[in-house]
Amino acid sequence: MLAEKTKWLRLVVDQVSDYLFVKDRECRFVFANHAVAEDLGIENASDLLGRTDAEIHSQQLARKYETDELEVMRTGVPKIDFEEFVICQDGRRKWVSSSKFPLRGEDGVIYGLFGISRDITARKRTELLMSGQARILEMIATGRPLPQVLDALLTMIEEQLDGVLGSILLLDEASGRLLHGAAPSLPKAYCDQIHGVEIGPAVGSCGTAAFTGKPVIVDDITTDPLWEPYKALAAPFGLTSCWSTPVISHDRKVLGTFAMYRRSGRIKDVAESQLIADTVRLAAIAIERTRAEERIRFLAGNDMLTGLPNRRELGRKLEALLSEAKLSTSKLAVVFCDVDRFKSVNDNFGHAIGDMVLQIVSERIREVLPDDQLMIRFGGDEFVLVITGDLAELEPLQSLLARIRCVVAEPMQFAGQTFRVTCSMGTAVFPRDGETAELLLQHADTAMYQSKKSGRDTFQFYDRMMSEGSLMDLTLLEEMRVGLEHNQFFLEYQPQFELTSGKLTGLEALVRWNHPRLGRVPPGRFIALAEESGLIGSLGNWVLEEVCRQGRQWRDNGHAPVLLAINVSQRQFSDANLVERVRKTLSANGIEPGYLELEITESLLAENPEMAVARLSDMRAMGVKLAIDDFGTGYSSLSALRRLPLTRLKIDRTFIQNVASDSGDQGIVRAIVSLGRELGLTVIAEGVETAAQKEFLLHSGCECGQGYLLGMPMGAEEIERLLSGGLRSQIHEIAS
Ligand SMILES: Nc1nc2c(ncn2[C@@H]2O[C@H](COP(=O)(O)O[C@H]3[C@@H](O)[C@H](n4cnc5c(=O)[nH]c(N)nc54)O[C@@H]3COP(=O)(O)O)[C@@H](O)[C@H]2O)c(=O)[nH]1
Repeated sequence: MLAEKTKWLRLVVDQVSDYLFVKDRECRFVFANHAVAEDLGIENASDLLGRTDAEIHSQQLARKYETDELEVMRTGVPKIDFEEFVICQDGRRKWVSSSKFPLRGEDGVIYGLFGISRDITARKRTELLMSGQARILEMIATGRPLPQVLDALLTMIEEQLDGVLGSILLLDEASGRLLHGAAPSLPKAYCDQIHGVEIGPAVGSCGTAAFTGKPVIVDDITTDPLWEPYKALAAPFGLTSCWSTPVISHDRKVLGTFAMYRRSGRIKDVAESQLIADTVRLAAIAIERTRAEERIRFLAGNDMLTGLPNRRELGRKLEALLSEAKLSTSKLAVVFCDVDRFKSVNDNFGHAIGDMVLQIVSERIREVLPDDQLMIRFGGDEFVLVITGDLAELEPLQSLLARIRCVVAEPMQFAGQTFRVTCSMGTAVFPRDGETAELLLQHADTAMYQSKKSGRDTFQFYDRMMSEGSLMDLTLLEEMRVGLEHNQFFLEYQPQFELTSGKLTGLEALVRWNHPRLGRVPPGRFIALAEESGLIGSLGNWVLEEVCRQGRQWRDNGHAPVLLAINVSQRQFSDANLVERVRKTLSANGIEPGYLELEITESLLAENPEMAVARLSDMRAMGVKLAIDDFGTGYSSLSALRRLPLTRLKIDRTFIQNVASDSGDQGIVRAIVSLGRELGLTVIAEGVETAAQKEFLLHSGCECGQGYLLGMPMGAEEIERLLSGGLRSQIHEIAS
């Protein structure tokens, strides 16, 4: 009966999943249920009887159990619900909540203890994971270095998963290689060997996972084909399996891999997949945060568009290079480089294209510049180069600048369009042109400005005279602004005549400046400056309005309408609002568009033919007349001219100057006249000063003329007299 009871009792306790055990005073098993035996890899629980923990577990673990249990038996006080762990036979760590009670006989003597332990691994893991994650997140938030964070992350994983050796590799996107990130428990020699491995479709677990963006599970490195070329690397370190999971960024880019290596066979554990997911998420946060910080640091000192050091860096770097140059008594050159007419690229093609142009320009310059030379994006379309060593000597420096000029000017293509930009450069050399960074920059800028003034697409070396000139220019510019506000500008009108009949065909408006101190300043002195500074916009608007106002007044005074010609500069022409402004001004003054002629130069057409055709077509559609000024000085091809809706060609006065005697000029003038005829355009000669010139023009078939012989530029009142016929006879006399 007792045997029967014992059998039933045995069946019951073996069904219980908690550990149930009894030990004697020497901590030897007297009883253990099946759950205890199973986790220890012992088939029959009775085989445990008589054994101590020291015979089953590691010394350290056995000592811990023994200490606790002896304490319970010595004091007679039970130890209830405390946490400890067991290492199972398959290597798993099992967390248990244990209670150990003294076993007292009826005589009150303690004969041993009874223990019961409940599996709390899942809860414990969650707790450990949460506190571990909080610790890692705190490390990330407080900006601890990435290797430290990743190390801590892997240590946390290794504590959770016994037998696992963690590794994090970082993907270098540019090279497609995996670099060492952290691996606190893997042998350094192994890490060194896999550092820099190129990712691919069959490159072990990590190289493949990074390449495919998918987890790769290799349970047996020795037989898996992915490891065939690499298994010899793992063998000396006893690594037998490797599970690798890609670390993915928030925008689905592979940042690296998280791998779990083992040295012995593994048991699948459901908790692992959650742990892996949490680990790669934390690793991604840490890596992304670090990269974002690196990027912020980079951007603080570098320009985002070109990647070049930015203006903030210039002062520090230039000072350092200057100190070196002073110590070694070597030369140093500061080069200011500015893209010509960049504003019109932006205005006409948009900022996206403008950005691309700047990127290409900076790449081209960087390519011809040796690596040890400094290039800075100074801002907008300006770059500063600091050239040191032998390259700062005159000849090598000149050939470097010539090379830069050439590479920048090479055509570039976007979206089926071909662009060509040029740059203007100015150079100041230490010590000749200045001994401080500030002065060298200032003088290089002055020299660059001089390059612009001398026609752009060139380079100039600083000359002391330039500073004086630019100081004067700055003063003049400011005075021009004031002059515009204080009505110091006025217009003169130069008549244009039909050469055969002497009939007045038009009036060219020419702006004049009555400077309070300098007297009359010629436009040749201030138009280029106004153009360079952008002030031409306001000045040009004023001219347009004044011409229309005056034209209206003449008509109101009873004169027949006359063609009014105005000069339109490059910058004005690039203004997208020009067409609308012209339309409004004409309409406000009641002038028909056919009585306004815009004179534009050939160079303006060559610069940006697409924009020129579009803008001219809009003007022409409105009815405004269009003349090419200074014709013959540019390179307009016949085919280019055909595309333009022009009405008149104005032969440049340099061809007229010697036309009476120079057969070369005669040939050119005849060619222009027949070209005009071919294109159906009126031809007018400017700068007609002598009767002989006029005679030649008449015989060549040139219809119209303008020049001192025919009529000087004159004020509105004089023109009124001309329109009334008072001056007419005088002019006609000279003209005929
Ligand atoms: N964008 C604007 N440019 C303008 C405006 N007003 C003038 N200008 C340009 O300035 C340049 C110099 O002009 P200016 O000193 O007025 O000279 C003009 C005439 O006086 C001069 N001219 C006329 N006849 C003769 C001559 O027989 N001989 C001789 N040596 N010079 C002569 O030519 C100038 C007009 O040239 P053009 O415009 O090419 O017809 C000049 O480039 C002007 O265009 C303005 O409002 N806006």
